[in-house]
Amino acid sequence: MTSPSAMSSSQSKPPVAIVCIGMAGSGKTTFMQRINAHLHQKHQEAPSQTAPPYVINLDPAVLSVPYESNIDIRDSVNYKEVMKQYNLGPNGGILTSLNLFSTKIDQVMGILEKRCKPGDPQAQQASEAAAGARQAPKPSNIIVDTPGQIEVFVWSASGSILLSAFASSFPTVLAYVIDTPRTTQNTSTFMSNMLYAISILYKTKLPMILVFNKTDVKPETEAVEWMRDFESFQAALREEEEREVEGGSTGYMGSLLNSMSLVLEEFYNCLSVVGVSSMTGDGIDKFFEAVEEKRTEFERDYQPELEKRRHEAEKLREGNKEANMAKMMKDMNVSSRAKGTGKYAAGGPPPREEPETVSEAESMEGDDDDDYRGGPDLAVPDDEESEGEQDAAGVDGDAGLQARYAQALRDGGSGVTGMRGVGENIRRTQK
Ligand SMILES: Nc1nc2c(ncn2[C@@H]2O[C@H](COP(=O)(O)OP(=O)(O)OP(=O)(O)O)[C@@H](O)[C@H]2O)c(=O)[nH]1
Repeated sequence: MTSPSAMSSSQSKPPVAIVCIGMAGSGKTTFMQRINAHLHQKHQEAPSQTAPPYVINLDPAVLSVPYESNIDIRDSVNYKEVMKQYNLGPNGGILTSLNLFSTKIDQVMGILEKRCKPGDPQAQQASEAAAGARQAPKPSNIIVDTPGQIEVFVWSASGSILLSAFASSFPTVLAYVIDTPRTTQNTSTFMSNMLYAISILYKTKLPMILVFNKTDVKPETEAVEWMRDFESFQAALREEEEREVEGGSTGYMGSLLNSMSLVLEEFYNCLSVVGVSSMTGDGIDKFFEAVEEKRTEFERDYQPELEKRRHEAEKLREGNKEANMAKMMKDMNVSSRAKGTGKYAAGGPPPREEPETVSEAESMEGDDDDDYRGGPDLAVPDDEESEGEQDAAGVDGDAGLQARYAQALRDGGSGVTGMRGVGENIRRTQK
């Protein structure tokens, strides 16, 4: 039994977000169902220590899922309607549904933080003492199912937004589910799948567990051996060449695979590998041990890197803000010229010279474009500008207006994402 101190320390840890990705048919949904059942069972065995997992379904096209989701993309977006309205095919429909859902990421994260993040232990103890009862524990895992069209999730902007939002609040781990019998059919299929895993690892920059699924059909031992010992992979390759296995590799492909097996050794070392059967439940305990290992790795290696990237993005945003402001100030100068205020107020704009040739006319049009980009929009519209305001602008001059715009820019640019700022703006204006 877990000691109370161990329990409280595990309670103070944030839950690990496990994002299940994998090729269509690799068994993601069955795997999700299995880990969900496993965590529910843990909760039933010790209800005061663990809570059931928080379940998120991000597959908009799935007809039914064999588990209950706390957040389901299908509640927010109607995939079929999206396809119809935007005249899209199935993949475009999934991508657009994910894009639409990702615009709500701040709400999703708000819910997740409220439901899953452990509070301050001291405040919790105080409120438990005041209520005279223990608070219900928070989930130790958030589990996320993704669309079978793996590239739609991993290579899309919305996939990146969703993953980085999870990773900014919780330790986040990718469970890359692999169909073991199919992948170990021959060395080239195996290598293709491994290369895909690498590309995802480098794209997402998140810790990854390779989950060799369907071990009830074929054990993962061969795949693990190929990963851990390149000589055994090369022996399998030679054997294929001798037998000329269908789909196997001969000639230049064989030598490419041979070299790849050496190059990939480094990559394999940074992965955790487990064999599971989502059908029978075999290997699920090992999977959760790997999740805990990856949590430590996330906190040690990935979090500082994420913080660094966030800091750099923040700096870049600040830089952009400055640049935007400089541009806006330039535009305002121009717009005040256009409105007859500012330094040209007395005499009006300088007389425009008539073009004498076509190329001169074109270059003059180009000049206009440069000068007036955004100018009229940024100037206060005539119908909104009251007499008093005009006076104030006259008193403050451009400096007063510029200060107000600068303040607005400063206020508007904060928040985790641009969207949050926009959302707040909308809410404020709709009050
Ligand atoms: N024998 C065996 N079959 C499995 C296992 N896991 C999944 N399957 C089967 O593999 C097929 C695909 O499983 P799904 O869970 O639907 O796979 P998926 O990756 O979610 O599929 P998409 O949603 O289309 O991407 C189903 O017929 C499952 O019954 C397993 O551990 N053992």
